[in-house]
Amino acid sequence: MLELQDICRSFSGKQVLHDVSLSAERGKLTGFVGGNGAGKTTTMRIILGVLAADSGHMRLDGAELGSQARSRFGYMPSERGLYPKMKVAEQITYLARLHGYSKSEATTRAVDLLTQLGLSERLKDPLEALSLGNQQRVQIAASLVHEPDVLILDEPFSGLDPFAVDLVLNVLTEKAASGAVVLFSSHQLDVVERLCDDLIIIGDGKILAAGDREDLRRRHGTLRYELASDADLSWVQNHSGIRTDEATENRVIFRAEESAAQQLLQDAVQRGPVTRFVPVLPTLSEIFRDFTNDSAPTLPQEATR
Ligand SMILES: Nc1ncnc2c1ncn2[C@@H]1O[C@H](COP(=O)(O)OP(=O)(O)OP(=O)(O)O)[C@@H](O)[C@H]1O
Repeated sequence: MLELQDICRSFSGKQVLHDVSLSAERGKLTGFVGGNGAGKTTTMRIILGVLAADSGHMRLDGAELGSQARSRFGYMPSERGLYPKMKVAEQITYLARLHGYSKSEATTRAVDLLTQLGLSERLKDPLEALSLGNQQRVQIAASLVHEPDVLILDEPFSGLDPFAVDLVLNVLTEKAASGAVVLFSSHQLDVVERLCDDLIIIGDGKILAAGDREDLRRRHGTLRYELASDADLSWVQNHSGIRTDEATENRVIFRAEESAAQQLLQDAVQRGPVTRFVPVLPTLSEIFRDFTNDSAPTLPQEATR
C-alpha cells in the first residue's frame, strides 16, 4: 500500500497542500479527483519525488519511500514528454532499453504494449503524426514499459474516445490485478465512477473524502428515493417533508428524510399498488459537488484541459 501522511507544501509562501493524508492499495484502481488547482498534480509530483514536500511522510508497504522503491514507479505526467519526431515503437523500445531490457525484450515489450493499447497499425509512424488521443496512448505505454510496481497517472483519460478509454482501462485493470498500486487523477467523474474501486476527493489542498466508491455513495450526498405505482402519483408533489426531483404520472424521484419517505410510501400503498420503492444513491458528480462547493470555485466539468 502507498501511504501519504500529513503532507504539506507551499509555493512562495502560499500553502497549496494542507496535511494531505491518503492511501492507495495494491490491486485496486484508485481515482484522485478535485477541481482545477485542488492539488492533484502537486501531490503526484511529491509521490514521484520530482517535488519535495515541506513536511509529512510517505510509505510504500510500510517502509519510508525512497529512490529504490521509486525506480519501480511508472508516471504519466499531465504535460506530455515524448519525442515528436521519433517513431512510436522506436520510442517505447528506446525507453525500455533505458530501463535495462535487452534489445529483443525491449522490442517485444514495446510492440505488445502498443498493440494492447490499439496502436498496432501506427508502430512506424512518428509520434507527431498521431492524433492527440493516440499520442496519449503512447504516453501511457511509456509509463508502463518497465513493468512498474506503482503506477501514477495524471489525467490519463482526458481526450480519449470511449473506445480508447476502455482499452486503457483494460490495461490499468490488468496492472492493478497483478498487484500494483494504480493511482490516477481525472476530471471526468463519469469515467472515474465507472472505473475506480477507491476514490480520493481533494479540494483546496485538503482531502475532503476518501474510501471505497460504493461506500462513499452510501455515506455521502443526499439520499433520494424512487417511487413507482400503477396509481396516479401527482399528489406526491404536495406531500409534506419531501422535495421532488423528477415526476411523471406514475413515477417520482424525491428527496426526504427516511421517516418522511416511509410516510409517503404508506400513503402511496393506500392509493394503489406500489410497483417500486428504492433508495437512489447519489452519483459521484453529486457527491463531488457537495464536497467541493464550499472549497473549490471551479467544478471539474468546467475544466478546459
Ligand atoms: N511550481 C509552482 N509554483 C507556484 N504555484 C504552483 C506550482 N505548482 C502548483 N502550484 C499551485 O498549487 C496549486 C495546486 O496546483 P495543482 O497543479 O497541484 O492542482 P491540480 O489539482 O493538479 O489542478 P488541475 O486539475 O487544474 O491540473 C495551484 O494553486 C497552483 O497554482
